[in-house]
Amino acid sequence: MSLTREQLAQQIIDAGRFLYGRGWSPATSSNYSARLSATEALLTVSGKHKGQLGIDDVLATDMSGNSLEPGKKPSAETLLHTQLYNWRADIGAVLHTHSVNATVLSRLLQSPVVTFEDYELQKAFSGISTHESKVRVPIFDNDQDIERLASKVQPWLDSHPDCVGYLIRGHGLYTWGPKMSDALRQIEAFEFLFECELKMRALINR
Ligand SMILES: CSC[C@@H](O)[C@@H](O)C(=O)COP(=O)(O)O
Ligand SMILES: [Zn+2]
Repeated sequence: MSLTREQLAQQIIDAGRFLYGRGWSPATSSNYSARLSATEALLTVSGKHKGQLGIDDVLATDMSGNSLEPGKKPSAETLLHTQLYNWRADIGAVLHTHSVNATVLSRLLQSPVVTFEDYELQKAFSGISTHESKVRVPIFDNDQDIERLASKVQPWLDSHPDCVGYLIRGHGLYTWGPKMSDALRQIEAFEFLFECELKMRALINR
């Protein structure tokens, strides 16, 4: 049974409180969304503190990222959400966060991809059933031109239909899932892996 707009808005508000509480969505950073229907998404408005979202701090957009609610300004990164809903029909929620570990790891690595392997926690990602699998996470250079950034992301998505998330260098993480709870689980798993990688690299380089 599909959820109402009010229920999806409440999930977005609750996600913001949780992610802000964990330190992964500081200040007005981050944006969150849920699929309303095949043709519409519910997104956070731009510039709000994500730990203090209210019921009016979300708006509906079409799947091209156009606001359907005049007077409300959609997230500056709306296109990165609608791109994902257009990419895969099974995606029901998208979360973007700005954690310290995502920011530091993506700046530390010069490579275009970070690969996680031999971590049991990889199994928290959809489609992964063993630590022996490789989870490849692309790192795209940051860009204030979101349309141009989306055009860099699209070829990766097209050639990696099982992609579970991506990093934007010095900026943050995007991940998703069929439900908000799936996207939240993947955020937690990514944060665990980012922290492990940073600790491993610090110890190896001592
Ligand atoms: C506080 S700077 C972060 C923004 O530039 C952006 O990256 C972000 O995540 C939030 O933008 P928003 O327009 O509120 O959705
Ligand atoms: Zn951002």
